[in-house]
Amino acid sequence: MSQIHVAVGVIVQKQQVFIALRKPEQHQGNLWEFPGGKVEAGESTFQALKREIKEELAIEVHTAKPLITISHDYGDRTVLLDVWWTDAFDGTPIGQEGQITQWVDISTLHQYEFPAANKAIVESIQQQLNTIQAF
Ligand SMILES: Nc1nc2c([nH]c(=O)n2[C@H]2C[C@H](O)[C@@H](COP(=O)(O)OP(=O)(O)OP(=O)(O)O)O2)c(=O)[nH]1
Ligand SMILES: [Mg+2]
Repeated sequence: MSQIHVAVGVIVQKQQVFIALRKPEQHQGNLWEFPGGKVEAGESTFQALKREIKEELAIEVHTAKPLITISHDYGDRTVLLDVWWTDAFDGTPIGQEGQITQWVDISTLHQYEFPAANKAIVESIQQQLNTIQAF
């Protein structure tokens, strides 16, 4: 079965990260996500990230750095999540598709229900925060 390549953005401001609730009818619906979406043919992952974040939140990502890549088999589909960390963006994120969104403290991320593939993302975000704070 083919893998669905997804560009995912961990949008950080101070010690908070922006999350959105997936719609009930979406794959992995009613679970929280880091905004993003499918990489289209002919697009780089970073281009896809910028496009998806603009479409979903109306902010402009300037730079981002790769955080972690996760391949996960949900049974009905396999996803390759290409996760990027960004704190360099213009604008205030506002859901453009009627999705519920919020800024949450990174230290409380484990309290939210995410798709199974996201466990490794949450761990990686907390590690990254610890690394930054060590300086
Ligand atoms: N955006 C995002 N997708 C995730 C996360 N975790 C996770 O397993 N996924 C999965 C769910 C979906 O199968 C896939 C993302 O596809 P999607 O349906 O949101 O893609 P899209 O934004 O292009 O949406 P659509 O227009 O096709 O509905 O990745 C996450 O944190 N963020
Ligand atoms: Mg999406």
